[in-house]
Amino acid sequence: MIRLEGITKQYHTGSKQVDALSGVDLTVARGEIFGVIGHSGAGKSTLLRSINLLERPSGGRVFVDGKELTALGAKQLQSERRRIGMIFQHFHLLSSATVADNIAFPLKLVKTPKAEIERKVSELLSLTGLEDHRHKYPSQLSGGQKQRVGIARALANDPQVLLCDEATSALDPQTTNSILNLLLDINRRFGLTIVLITHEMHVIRSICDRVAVIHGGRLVEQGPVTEVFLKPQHPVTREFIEQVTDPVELPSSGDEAARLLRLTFLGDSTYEPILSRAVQSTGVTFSILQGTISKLKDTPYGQLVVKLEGDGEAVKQTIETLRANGLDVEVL
Ligand SMILES: Nc1ncnc2c1ncn2[C@@H]1O[C@H](COP(=O)(O)OP(=O)(O)OP(=O)(O)O)[C@@H](O)[C@H]1O
Repeated sequence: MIRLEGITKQYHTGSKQVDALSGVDLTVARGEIFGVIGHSGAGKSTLLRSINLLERPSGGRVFVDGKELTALGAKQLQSERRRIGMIFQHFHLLSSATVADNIAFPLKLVKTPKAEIERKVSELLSLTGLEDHRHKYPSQLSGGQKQRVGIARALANDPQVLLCDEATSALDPQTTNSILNLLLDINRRFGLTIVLITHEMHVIRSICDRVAVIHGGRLVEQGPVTEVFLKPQHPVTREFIEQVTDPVELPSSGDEAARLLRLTFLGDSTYEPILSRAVQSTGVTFSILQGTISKLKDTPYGQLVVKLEGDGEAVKQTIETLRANGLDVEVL
């Protein structure tokens, strides 16, 4: 659905050049929720805004739904952009217009007939749970309600893609979750492709299918959230994951460390007594040093750090049994 090829972006301020993006290649499949996570200044906004050419890349090509946007003239680009909705951290609503008029705005721009605007606005108010706020002004709304207006407005022209620029960063945790659930609901109902940028791992873990980690204008890691979250490769990815997990204090003795394991359960195996069955057959004992059971979007997962005690052969056999039962076993 979206393909970025070799995207670069340089900004020039005075005699200084900033390489905001360097050789970014990215593919987002139709209907998926793709997250880009990175620290402040990493290049997230520049990357997101490159997709609809709000920020024109210095080099590289952008394709959306098979069309190369970077090759289009101004008029064609304007029409293709209507198929790409966008929402913002600070909402960008028209303060002098009511909720209904804010949502109607993009429809009026393309001269939609009045009756059709009425119908569409009512549908979007209902979809975003704003029916009771139709005649209010943005100043009379909470942050979460303002973002709902932003989402309704972004959907007015039935886009195929929704770009979310730190859409929940100005919201409290509970409101963040309600907005994330709304995005997930829209994605599922309409098959809308969503690309979001964030600095919060919680956002990625809650709704994204795949994730890319951006650092210094480069994508340093990308893949399915389950893979990147459970097996992070890059130090920056690990930092982000520590936002939502506790780092483990490992005992330092070399002898003990040889029997420390990190076990990862994914999907149905999360709820099965695989560890206790494995030690029953080998006579090895175990103590749990750390444990988590949670969900990555809809996929349950568990991670345990355990210390195994027993003779070398029995420990080895236990590890083999755990692996044979589908667990990922990392010897720490
Ligand atoms: N218009 C501009 N002129 C000059 N430099 C810019 C401009 N916009 C962004 N930059 C620089 O490009 C780099 C990437 O900025 P960008 O806004 O994409 O990062 P970000 O990851 O979105 O950061 P944040 O989370 O703080 O918004 C930064 O070094 C930033 O200072």
